[in-house]
Amino acid sequence: MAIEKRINELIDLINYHNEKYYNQDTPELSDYEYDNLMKELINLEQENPNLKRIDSPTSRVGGKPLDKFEQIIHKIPMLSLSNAYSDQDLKDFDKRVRDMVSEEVEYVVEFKIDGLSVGLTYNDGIFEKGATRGDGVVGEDVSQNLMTVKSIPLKIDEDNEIVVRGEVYISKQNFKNVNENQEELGLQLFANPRNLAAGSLRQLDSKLTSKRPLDIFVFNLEHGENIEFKSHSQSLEFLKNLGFAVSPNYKVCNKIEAVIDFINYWTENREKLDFEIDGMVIKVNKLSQREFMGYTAKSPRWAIAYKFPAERKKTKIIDIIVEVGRTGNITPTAVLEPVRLAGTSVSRATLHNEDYIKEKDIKINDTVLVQKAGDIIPQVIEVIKEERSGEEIEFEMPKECPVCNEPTVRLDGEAAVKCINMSCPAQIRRGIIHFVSRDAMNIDGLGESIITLLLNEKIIEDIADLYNIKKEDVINLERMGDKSATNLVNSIEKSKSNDLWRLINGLGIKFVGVKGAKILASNFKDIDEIINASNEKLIELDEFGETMANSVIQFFKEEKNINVIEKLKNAGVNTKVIVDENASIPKIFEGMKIVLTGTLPTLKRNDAKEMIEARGGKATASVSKSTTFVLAGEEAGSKLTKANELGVKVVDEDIFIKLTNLESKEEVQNELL
Ligand SMILES: NC(=O)c1ccc[n+]([C@@H]2O[C@H](COP(=O)([O-])OP(=O)(O)OC[C@H]3O[C@@H](n4cnc5c(N)ncnc54)[C@H](O)[C@@H]3O)[C@@H](O)[C@H]2O)c1
Ligand SMILES: [Zn+2]
Repeated sequence: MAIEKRINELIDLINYHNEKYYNQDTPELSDYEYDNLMKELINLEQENPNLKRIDSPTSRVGGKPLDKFEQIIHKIPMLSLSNAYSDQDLKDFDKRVRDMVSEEVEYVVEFKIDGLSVGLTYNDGIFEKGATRGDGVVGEDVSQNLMTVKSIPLKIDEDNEIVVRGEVYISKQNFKNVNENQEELGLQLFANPRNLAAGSLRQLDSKLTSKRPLDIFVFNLEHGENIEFKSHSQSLEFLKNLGFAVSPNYKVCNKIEAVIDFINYWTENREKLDFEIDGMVIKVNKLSQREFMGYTAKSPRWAIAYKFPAERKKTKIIDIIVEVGRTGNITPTAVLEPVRLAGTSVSRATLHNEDYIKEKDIKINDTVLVQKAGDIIPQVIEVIKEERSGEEIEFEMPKECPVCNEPTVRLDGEAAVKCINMSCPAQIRRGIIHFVSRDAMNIDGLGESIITLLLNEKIIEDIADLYNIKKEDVINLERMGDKSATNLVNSIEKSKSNDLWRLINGLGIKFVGVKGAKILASNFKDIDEIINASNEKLIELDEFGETMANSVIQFFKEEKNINVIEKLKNAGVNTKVIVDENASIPKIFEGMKIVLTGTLPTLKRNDAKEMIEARGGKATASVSKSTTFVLAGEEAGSKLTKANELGVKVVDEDIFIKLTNLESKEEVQNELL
């Protein structure tokens, strides 16, 4: 019983940290601590196989692909790697390999580049698409963004289909430049190069990505139609010749001792590289041996990642300060007597939240052990209690927001103390950026820099003030001409008649994204009904849990939030459902799997996808026997070929639109015959 409870708890913890790490790009644990949780879970599951849950994170890779991107099913699953932390771990790996293949083994040792994993597909020598790893099976389509990465060749001299895997990263120098620029603009700094690379690549606007100097190192040929090699190192040379930036300085070693020497060399010298590595990857070189060894659900058996140990040092906490983040979370930070760690001077360390401070019993003036795990902001590991002098001061989280002085709250089940005042200047800027974004009110011409100007000039103070902006207010702002001022005012005006879900999403209620907003809109029809909804009613909604319901209730409890909504109403912003997508559209594509491919004459890809989903269908990424039909436009490529091979029905845009106007599933099926 106790074991089962611990297993469940570990799963919750790991899922929580996965979300932070993969989706929000704001990790709270060092990799070492995270991996320890994972190790504990793996051990418990091995000892108690009957208790292993099917949804255990030990058999899954990475995070969930985000809905905001089109999804791509990987031709070759993009797996993870198992970890080694010591020479002994490496020797154990070596023994496993040799026992299994029972012949001579050669290893390739490569840098473990600390960035974001992507798969790139080329057809007929042209870059066709690129995806993030996602959950290993389904990734996010970030092709447009990848095209802005200069070290990715858009054309190669190879006609066969090839898929390569690599790591998108940002160099240390470029990371420094971007952060300097952020600082000048008064914007939030990025915690580390990995976060910056991940955040930049997963932007909806590829113009933004193009402004971030991303690079790639390619480290594997995942698939090559009609191309065969004997060894991994041969395939790397092949990729180099095609013009790919192959991960440099890799070495072929025969003995595990040579592997360890090479790793030790780079443990000492990695600071000299202009990019971050968080370890070294050891791979069996011979491809036939790889094939023989195979994979676990999560990683290949023929490779292992050696992670560099985190450097730790002793220092003193001079003070504890708090900062208000983007979502109102108030984060405590330790101000340290500066120490040198992993090549940089460290004078701050995150304390995460109230519980962390309590758990570790951290006080001002304490002597502590700090660690910088290469890829993460410095952390306080533990207090050295023997060195306490009696001058330590207990720290308490502020009862009021340090920026706006409104009372802070700590919601049930959450670790963060936060400011939930919608008019808090620290959050307002971020809130407005979210409000105007494409999936919310979709107001063109209001970039981050203009929003900052509008706030600085006191033209606006909250989201509702946007609707009072007149052309003469903005025409003289920096980088604003007559034309863009007119466009801006028009686009604000246009947004007044947006459907209700856009407004709800725009309010930025925690845990309520596009999907949650649509559920609220179609069930309540009017913002006033949502404001008055009871907790019970909210929890009853499909796909609404306690956390979401609580968050909605908390949000509308705030008088300031209600006032902003009143202001929006008075400005003429629509607060009622216009098209109740769920109710009025018959579910004529229910249970159907529909594949989109090529460029359609008038419909945008996303629109077509929405039309399919609104009718109960599923837009899927790849053609198989269970595909109902393929909607194909120009340059449809390999999916069209596959559909023809499998005898799957193919329709063009005209027929598709005709289908969408039918009344029942039977009519659709007849039409498809
Ligand atoms: N701190 C946290 O809260 C937290 C949360 C989740 C995951 N993590 C960290 O992430 C790790 C799991 O993430 P993961 O699944 O990405 O595994 P991983 O980072 O341990 O290793 C796999 C990744 O290494 C990359 N890589 C870089 N260079 C490579 C090379 N030369 N060859 C092959 N692969 C190379 C690949 O992109 C691959 O996806 C955990 O071990 C943990 O350390 C941390
Ligand atoms: Zn505040």
